[in-house]
Amino acid sequence: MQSQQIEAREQKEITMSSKRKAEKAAASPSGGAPKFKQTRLNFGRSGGASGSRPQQQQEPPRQRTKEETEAYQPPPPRRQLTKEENRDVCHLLSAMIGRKIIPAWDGPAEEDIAPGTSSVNNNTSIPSETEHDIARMFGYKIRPAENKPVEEDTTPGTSSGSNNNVPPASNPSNSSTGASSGSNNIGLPSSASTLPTTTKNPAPPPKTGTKLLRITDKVGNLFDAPPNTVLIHACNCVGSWGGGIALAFKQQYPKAFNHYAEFCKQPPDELIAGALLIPPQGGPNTKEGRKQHYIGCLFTSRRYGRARDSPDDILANTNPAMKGLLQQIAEDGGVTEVRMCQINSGLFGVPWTDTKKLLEEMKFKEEDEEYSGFACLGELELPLDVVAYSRE
Ligand SMILES: Nc1ncnc2c1ncn2[C@@H]1O[C@H](COP(=O)(O)OP(=O)(O)OC[C@H]2O[C@H](OP(=O)(O)O)[C@H](O)[C@@H]2O)[C@@H](O)[C@H]1O
Repeated sequence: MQSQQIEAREQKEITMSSKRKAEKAAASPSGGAPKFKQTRLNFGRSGGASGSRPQQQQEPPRQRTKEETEAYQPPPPRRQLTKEENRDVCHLLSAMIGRKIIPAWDGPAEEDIAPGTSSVNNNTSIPSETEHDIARMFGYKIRPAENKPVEEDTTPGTSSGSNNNVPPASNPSNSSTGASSGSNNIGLPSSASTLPTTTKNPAPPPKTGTKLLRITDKVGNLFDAPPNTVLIHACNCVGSWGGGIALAFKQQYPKAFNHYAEFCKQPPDELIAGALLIPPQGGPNTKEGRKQHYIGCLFTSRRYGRARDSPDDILANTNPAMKGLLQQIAEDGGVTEVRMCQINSGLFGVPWTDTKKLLEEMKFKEEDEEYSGFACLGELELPLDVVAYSRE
């Protein structure tokens, strides 16, 4: 009897305890569910509208524990494509759509993208809206292809006496910079132009003896140039744009100067007779960025001032430096015009007539074929027109 009473009391306590638990659970906001229950992901469907499923009460987001916060590693930042990868993508897309394309983030893209707006590309068919759409989808734009015949030199095989004195060209790949391409309305070649699938009438490479430059003198301000013009000047190899036109470059293109100064951390003996093509720098809201000028640096003297190289050495360095720069221009594919100051003629003390003669007599030689850029220059109408500015 006593044991029956005890049993009955225990039973009552169990029932009461379950009831209390149930009441407590009902009062809690989560309805008594386990603390970390899996919640259904809401993809924006509203159960109310379709009436198929009642909306579930949303659980407030769980706070991270201290340990979890400490252990949290943010995802690594997205890597930018390298110049080579970028070029590969260009090649791939070019092959897909059968047109030359270049990255679209520099230059007056809209003008170039709009079909039928190319003023110089009258001889080639105009890319269709769909082709532009495909290029645009991947963040690229179609570069108008222009295949002009190569102008033949009247005296093939000859090269100037001064050219024979110059040392072999320094490896221009040393001085290559990051890629960025703008529009190319005069048909300067891009790397994509080497794709056989994309070039309809590939021009032959320039013949040995073909002159590379045709120079016209002009009085005026070098810096008043349209976007995607390359402005060329002579530089020392110690990272100083301290006087003459170089100082004006430093003031107007401070980011380009930083690029040059960084590049000059290499020993002068490695830089001399080479070149550096600096693509347009600065954001669209900066003076420098709005100009969209390329800067072409020719390393014609190791040092400056009294320690500068002799006039003969400066002249001897100018030829390979210019060839190296032309190669970089050809490889980049975004340059539309080539302008220079009367290089070497001021603080470097070399008469302009001497430098001009040397540059005009510079020819495509057999050994230049090792430069991939000169193969690209084969698509150009050679010699390339260059305007040399002297002060107003
Ligand atoms: N706004 C403008 N528009 C158009 N033409 C302009 C002009 N301003 C000047 N010119 C003309 O441009 C020619 C070149 O004369 P520059 O003396 O400048 O250059 P350069 O090639 O002989 O010498 C290079 C070293 O000069 C610097 O000097 P530092 O670092 O101080 O040593 C560098 O860094 C190098 O090292 C002369 O015909 C000037 O009349």
